[in-house]
Amino acid sequence: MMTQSITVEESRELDDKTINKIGIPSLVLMERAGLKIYEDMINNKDLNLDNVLILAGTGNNGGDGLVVARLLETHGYNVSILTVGNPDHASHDHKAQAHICDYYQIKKVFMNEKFDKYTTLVDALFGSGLSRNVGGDFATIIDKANASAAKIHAIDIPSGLNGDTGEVMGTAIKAASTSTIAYPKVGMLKDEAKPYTGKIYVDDIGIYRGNSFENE
Ligand SMILES: NC(=O)C1=CN([C@@H]2O[C@H](COP(=O)(O)OP(=O)(O)OC[C@H]3O[C@@H](n4cnc5c(N)ncnc54)[C@H](O)[C@@H]3O)[C@@H](O)[C@H]2O)[C@H](O)CC1
Ligand SMILES: [K+]
Repeated sequence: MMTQSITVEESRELDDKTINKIGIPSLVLMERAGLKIYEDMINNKDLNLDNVLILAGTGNNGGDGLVVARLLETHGYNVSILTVGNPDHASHDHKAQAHICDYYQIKKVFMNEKFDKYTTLVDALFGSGLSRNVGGDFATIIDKANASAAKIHAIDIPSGLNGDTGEVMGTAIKAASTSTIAYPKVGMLKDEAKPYTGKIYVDDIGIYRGNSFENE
């Protein structure tokens, strides 16, 4: 169990080192992340997966969410996707995952969607890429998610939470649980972050401080 925590900047540096120096392709990391998040969810007895909605941004956090959508779909769960932001501006890996979701014809819904018919929402809006206060459609979706009857499972960092300080950047997802990638981000472990992170799962996807799990 990796109990250490890292800053958002270090998290992005470790991603970059793993991909560009060690050579594990980013899509491989995204598939591993998606599989771990899916497993966290199906093993979390507090989550009712009868009807799941993925709230996806257009970066790689959203890409993780699309992998989860496909894994839920291929295992017979009811799952839909709400993408926030312009898909034309999506990251390379996000586009690759959106193409796969299109193959499976996973249902797409839009900004006017009502959330109360869903039992679980997956927060894949943004993670380590959060760079400013949340506004516009993202704030609308976050507030609607928090107001719904559904439980929320967040990917990497609850969207809107500053991963370094634990502060809310305008508004933030209040998750029942969070699957964080590689290591918890320092801000997530602060007392004031607890209402936003909920129960934290730490997912080992092959990204390490040193060059191996042991040598952290
Ligand atoms: N890099 C990897 O190989 C892996 C990354 N993982 C996951 O990817 C995210 C980080 O992805 P990234 O694309 O860098 O950023 P985000 O998806 O967090 O953000 C997307 C995008 O959102 C924009 N943005 C930032 N702040 C705001 C805001 N306040 N309002 C609106 N839009 C905003 C900005 O343009 C960002 O680029 C990481 O968290 C992991 O979930 C994989 O899990 C592992 C491999
Ligand atoms: K998130």
